[in-house]
Amino acid sequence: MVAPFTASDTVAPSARPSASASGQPSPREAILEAAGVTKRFGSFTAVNDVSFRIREGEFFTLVGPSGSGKTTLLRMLVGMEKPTAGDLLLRGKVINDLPPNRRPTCMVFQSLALFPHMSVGHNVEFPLTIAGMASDERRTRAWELLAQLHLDPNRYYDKNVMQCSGGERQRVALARALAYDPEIIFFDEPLSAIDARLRKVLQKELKDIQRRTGKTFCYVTHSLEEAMVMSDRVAILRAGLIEQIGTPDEIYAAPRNAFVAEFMGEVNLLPVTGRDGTAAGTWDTGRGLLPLTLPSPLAAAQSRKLLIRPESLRFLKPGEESGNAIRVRVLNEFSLGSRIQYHVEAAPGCTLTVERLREDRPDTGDSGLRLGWELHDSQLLET
Ligand SMILES: Nc1ncnc2c1ncn2[C@@H]1O[C@H](COP(=O)(O)OP(=O)(O)OP(=O)(O)O)[C@@H](O)[C@H]1O
Repeated sequence: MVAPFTASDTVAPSARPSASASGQPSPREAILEAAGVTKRFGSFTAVNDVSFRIREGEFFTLVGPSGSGKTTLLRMLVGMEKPTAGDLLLRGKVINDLPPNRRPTCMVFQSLALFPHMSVGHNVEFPLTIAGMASDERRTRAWELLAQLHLDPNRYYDKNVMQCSGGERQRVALARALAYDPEIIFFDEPLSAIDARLRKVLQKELKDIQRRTGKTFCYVTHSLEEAMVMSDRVAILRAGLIEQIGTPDEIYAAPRNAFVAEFMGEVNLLPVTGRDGTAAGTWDTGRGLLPLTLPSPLAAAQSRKLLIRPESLRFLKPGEESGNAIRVRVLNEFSLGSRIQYHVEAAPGCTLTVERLREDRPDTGDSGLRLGWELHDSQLLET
C-alpha cells in the first residue's frame, strides 16, 4: 500500500539546505520534525517523548531492536497513527491530523504490496493512472523509472510482477513509490526477507538511487549494520527512547553508551571499576579481577564498560610494550577473507574477540601469548 498525495497538498518548499553539515539540522533545514512525540497504547508507552529532525534530501534511518518503537514512530510519521502527545511538523507546519493520503509522502512496506495480477509496468503506472495522467505519458514515465532502477523496460514492462525475483520486486515497488513523486519515501524493513548477498547489493542500490533522485528517504531497520551502510544519519531507539542520533562515523567513533556499542556488532565490552580516582582500574572477568590501565580516571568503586574494538587488539611480540597487556589463549579462529577473527580466553570462561590481518597471525600454540591495546583505542562507556 502506498499513500498518494496531490500537488495542492505540498507545503511551499524552503531553500535547500547545505548537504555537508552533520548533526541536528536547524528547523529551517528540516523537512520533517518530530517534537516531543509520544505514543501510548493504554498504559504502555511505545514511543516516549522523541524529538528529531530529518533534513531534506538525506537518508535518515530509525534503527533499534524488536519492540523499540520503530514501526510505531514510522506509522506516526506517515500518518497511519496519531501521536498521543507532541507534534509532527512538515516544513514547520504541524501535520498531526493530516491523513496519509494528504501528505507528500509514500511508504514502501516489507511486503512491498505490489498488485499480483498486474504487469510490472502497470504496477509502476498505478499512481499515475489514479492521478489521471494520459496513457502515453504514463508509459513514458514508467519506462524512465524502470530504466532508472536498472530494470530494462523492454524485458520488464510487460512481465507479470509475480514472475520477478525478490530483488526485482523490490525495485518495482521503489519505481512505483517514485512515480508518486513524493517528497519523502518511508521504508519499513523492505530488505528483511531478502537473502544476505542480494540484500547487500540492494542496500548499495538504494543509497545510489537516493543520491541520484535527491529524495528524502526515511528507513526503518533492526540492523545497525544495514543502517550504517546506507544512511547519512541514524537514530538509535531503545524502549521508545532515542539513545543516539548521528552520522555513521559519529556513532562508530563515539557510541554514547554500552547499548549503542553492543548494538554495533562484535565489540569487546569489559566491566571495569575504578580503584582510587586515577586511571588504575580492575576488570571483573567473572573469575577474578585483572588490573588494567583505563583511558581516563575513574573514582574508586565507580563502574563502567570499557569498549575495545576487535581490530584495536593486537598480539604482542616478546618484549613489546602497549598501554595494556594481558595473557591469553586462542580458543578458535575464523577466516573473514583478508582478516582472521580470533576468540581468545583471558580468564576461564572470559573471551575477547580479536581481528587481525592474515599476515599478523600469531603462533596460536604459544602458551605465553600476550594481547595488548593502546589506551587511546579504548573508551569508557555508561551502561
Ligand atoms: N496497536 C498496538 N497496541 C498495543 N501495543 C502496541 C501496538 N502497536 C505496537 N505496540 C507495542 O509497542 C511496542 C513497539 O512496537 P513497534 O512495532 O513499534 O516496535 P518495532 O521496533 O517496530 O519492533 P519490530 O522490529 O519487532 O517490528 C511493542 O512492545 C508493541 O507490542
